[in-house]
Amino acid sequence: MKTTPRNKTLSPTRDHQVGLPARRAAADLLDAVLQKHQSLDDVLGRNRTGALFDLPTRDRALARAIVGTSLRRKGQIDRVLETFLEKGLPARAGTLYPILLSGAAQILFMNVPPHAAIDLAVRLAQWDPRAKRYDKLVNAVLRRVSEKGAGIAEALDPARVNTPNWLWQRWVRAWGEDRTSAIAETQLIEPPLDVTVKGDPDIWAEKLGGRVLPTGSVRLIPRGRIEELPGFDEGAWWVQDAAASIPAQLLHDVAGKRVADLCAAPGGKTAQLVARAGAVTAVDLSKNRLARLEENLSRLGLAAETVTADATQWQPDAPFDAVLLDAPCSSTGTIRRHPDVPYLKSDADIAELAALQTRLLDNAVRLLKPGGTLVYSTCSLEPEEGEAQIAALLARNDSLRIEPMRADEPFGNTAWAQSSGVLRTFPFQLQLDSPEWSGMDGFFAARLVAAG
Ligand SMILES: C[S@@+](CC[C@H](N)C(=O)[O-])C[C@H]1O[C@@H](n2cnc3c(N)ncnc32)[C@H](O)[C@@H]1O
Repeated sequence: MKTTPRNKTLSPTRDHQVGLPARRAAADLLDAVLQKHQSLDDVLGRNRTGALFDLPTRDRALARAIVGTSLRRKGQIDRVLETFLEKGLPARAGTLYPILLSGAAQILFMNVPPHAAIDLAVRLAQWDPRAKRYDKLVNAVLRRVSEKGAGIAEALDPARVNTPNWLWQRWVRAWGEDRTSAIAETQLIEPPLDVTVKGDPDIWAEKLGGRVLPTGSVRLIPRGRIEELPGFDEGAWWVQDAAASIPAQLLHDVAGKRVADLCAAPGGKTAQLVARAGAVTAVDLSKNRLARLEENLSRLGLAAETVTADATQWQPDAPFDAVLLDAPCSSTGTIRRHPDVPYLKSDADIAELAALQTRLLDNAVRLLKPGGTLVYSTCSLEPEEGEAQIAALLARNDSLRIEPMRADEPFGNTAWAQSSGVLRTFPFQLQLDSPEWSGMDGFFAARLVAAG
């Protein structure tokens, strides 16, 4: 029988087949994060030619949306699944859990018709040799999710249950219950895209359909692939959260100065410093990440000296006028953008990272000329990686002093500047007129000056 385009698009079988690769990619990515403890960035970076990258743009966007929703709503979904999995999750069942999690995410939070989500989840189970004996379980559990799951999910406090206990307890200790709830609420929402522009932000805001933020960044809600937006190929801008653009701006007058950018890759802050005519040496431990920095700078038409070295020990021939140390950290300030972080990091990682940051800071201080300026930053909400690092550095080093934020530096947002002179941002700040346009990464930054 001849099918018309109209009944073609209505055919459930065809729609299900069309949706299968996106669902498979989503389940594989969730398996990588939750069962193999790999970061999404690592998996996606490594598999540039793999499952997700071979998908058409529409399917790739769908796979990303399913992964994002599954991780952002994991606490609620787990409670729903637990209610219907009478004997718990079977062990050694391959991708069974990612299939159930992503299937329930689509039914409960993405308005996917339940019959489509269930049918595709059953097919995914049948495709995985270790999950296939549970295909009937997938069908039964997801049916119950579609019948009764919404009521269970809605009765829970989403900010609380979708934040793992270890993070919730840390943030309540550091910032109190109200701010913790506000942080957790912003993490439920897909953030907008912020870019830093080489030229005039107003011009690019117009071309990109975005808005200029107080930090000078342009904020937009992208449709389609970032690489296809105007200005990408010509290197007019680069992706950088508004908060992440602040630390490099705290180094004034870099034109013609020798600046060391420690822990520099993939180079967002290097690009800012070079664009302001600094003579920048970008140092990173990872050769691969430094190669990405070079690629990024080359797209932007910018150049810096690059050095592959361990910045806890690196000793250049001559000292620097300014040093930026954007240290490796737990990244708990970036969970809006990286919803895998809560499931990859732990208290033990934070202690280990804090010890590394201390060694990096000590070496960074050794690289400064007398009178030179050091900016230290992390995209973490943990005081051990921010406020406490700087307090301890000052206590063991009496030749350094904090140079406090100037009145214009928190960009009119006085709440960002702390009384001690350092800068602290939270994900619930930078509110525009709707949640989709609001928020910023949680960042810490301090500027210190060496005795002259
Ligand atoms: C937070 S990222 C830096 C982001 C970068 N500053 C930017 O703005 O694009 C941290 C970087 O530190 C690097 N790193 C980790 N340990 C290091 C070490 N001991 N010495 C130098 N770089 C290190 C990592 O390879 C990673 O690229």
